[in-house]
Amino acid sequence: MGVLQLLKSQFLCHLIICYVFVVSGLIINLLQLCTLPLWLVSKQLARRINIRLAYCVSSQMVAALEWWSGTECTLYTDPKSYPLYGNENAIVVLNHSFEIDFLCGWTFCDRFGVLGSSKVLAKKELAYVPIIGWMWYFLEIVFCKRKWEEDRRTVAQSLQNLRDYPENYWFLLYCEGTRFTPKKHQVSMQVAESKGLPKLKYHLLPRTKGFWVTVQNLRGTAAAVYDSTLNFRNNESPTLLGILNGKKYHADLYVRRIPLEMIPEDEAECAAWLHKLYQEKDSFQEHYTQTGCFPGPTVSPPRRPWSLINWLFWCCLLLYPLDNILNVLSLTLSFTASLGVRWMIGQTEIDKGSSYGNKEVPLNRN
Ligand SMILES: CC/C=C\C/C=C\C/C=C\C/C=C\C/C=C\C/C=C\CCC(=O)SCCNC(=O)CCNC(=O)[C@H](O)C(C)(C)COP(=O)(O)OP(=O)(O)OC[C@H]1O[C@@H](n2cnc3c(N)ncnc32)[C@H](O)[C@@H]1OP(=O)(O)O
Ligand SMILES: CCCCCCCCCCCCCCCCCC(=O)OC[C@@H](O)COP(=O)(O)O
Repeated sequence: MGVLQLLKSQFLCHLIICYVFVVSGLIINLLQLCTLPLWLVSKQLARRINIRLAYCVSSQMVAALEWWSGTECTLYTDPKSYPLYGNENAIVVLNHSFEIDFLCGWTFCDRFGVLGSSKVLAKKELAYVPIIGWMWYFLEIVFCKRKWEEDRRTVAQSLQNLRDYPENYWFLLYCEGTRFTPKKHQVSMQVAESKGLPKLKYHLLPRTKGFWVTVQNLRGTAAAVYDSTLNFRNNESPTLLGILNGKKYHADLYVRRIPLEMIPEDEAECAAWLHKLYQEKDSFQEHYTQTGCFPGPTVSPPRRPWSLINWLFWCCLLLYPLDNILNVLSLTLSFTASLGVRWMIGQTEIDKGSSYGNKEVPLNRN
């Protein structure tokens, strides 16, 4: 183990990183709160400010992935689509199998300049996670209870609000609705069987309602669906704790750009289209397992310095008083921040995931 790698695994380093993340995050949350009156005067200006404030938080995690752990992210995509990435609104459909899949998504957002503005259809529970969840409120992230009777109205309304959003964004949808576990896979394949759908090996059966409502409400606003399939080399199982320990991973993302006009408007046809898409995604994962790569040419969009510069800025700002005082209070604060971050990391761990999708369903449906 090299000296640098040894340093990255030290508890004191983690304590400092967590301290900077928590204190800067809370400062940003406070600044976001201060923008509330501005929404009444100029909504678009308030949105633009919040995009930049949010960047200060999420880019710290991107910096940890790219600069601290040195994780490499390779993009497999059609070179003709490449110039459009970051220059249009898009709906991103991504597999939900890894604890850091959202962070790899963020990395690509940063590389294409849409990190501050990007959105997701997230479970309501995440809205209460300090810093990230609170920040999302000001970013107009769309939350769902995963109860269609309630979601159909609220999700559609939140999506309508995004129609006049002032900057380009990617709207992320994990159509599987929950993270992959063998038990959830088994249950969802029972559902597939009862619906006469082919079995999937690497994905849960996609939930189609959220996709349909998103496409319907963002038609005319989003130009395309980016069908994205993520995997890691050498059977890596990446975690946020691994990133914090400076462990380097190798992510491969296969993206196909599908113009929105190609997606059927009718709900049943749209659902069938999504099921077919997941069968294709499954075949790409099979190809990856067999060959170690996705089909098609690769590009590695370079990591940008901004996430690192932002991180260094907050480190300087918040560690200076720490250096001056270095008293019991600062250490207690760091320790509390570290415990808080450990709890937040718990939200990303598959073992601690929800029971959504675990419940057996009757098999006699057609
Ligand atoms: C160039 C680079 C390109 C790309 C870069 C990549 C990415 C970057 C992009 C953006 C990044 C931005 C932000 C990322 C940051 C952080 C993200 C972090 C976390 C958020 C993640 C989450 O919270 S995921 C959970 C929430 N989201 C969802 O659930 C979405 C999917 N779900 C749906 O769409 C649902 O339909 C619903 C939520 C709208 C409603 O759920 P509900 O359960 O009420 O209804 P369903 O329709 O799903 O259920 C009833 C029908 O489903 C059938 N059923 C029953 N059991 C199952 C089962 N186990 N599996 C599948 N289907 C099942 C049932 O039979 C019913 O069927 P019907 O025929 O009647 O429909
Ligand atoms: C700068 C360095 C930073 C140090 C580390 C900071 C750690 C901060 C942790 C922030 C946590 C943010 C959580 C947002 C993303 C959670 C993604 C996720 O995967 O959610 C799960 C849902 O999709 C489905 O839930 P399940 O039904 O599977 O249950």
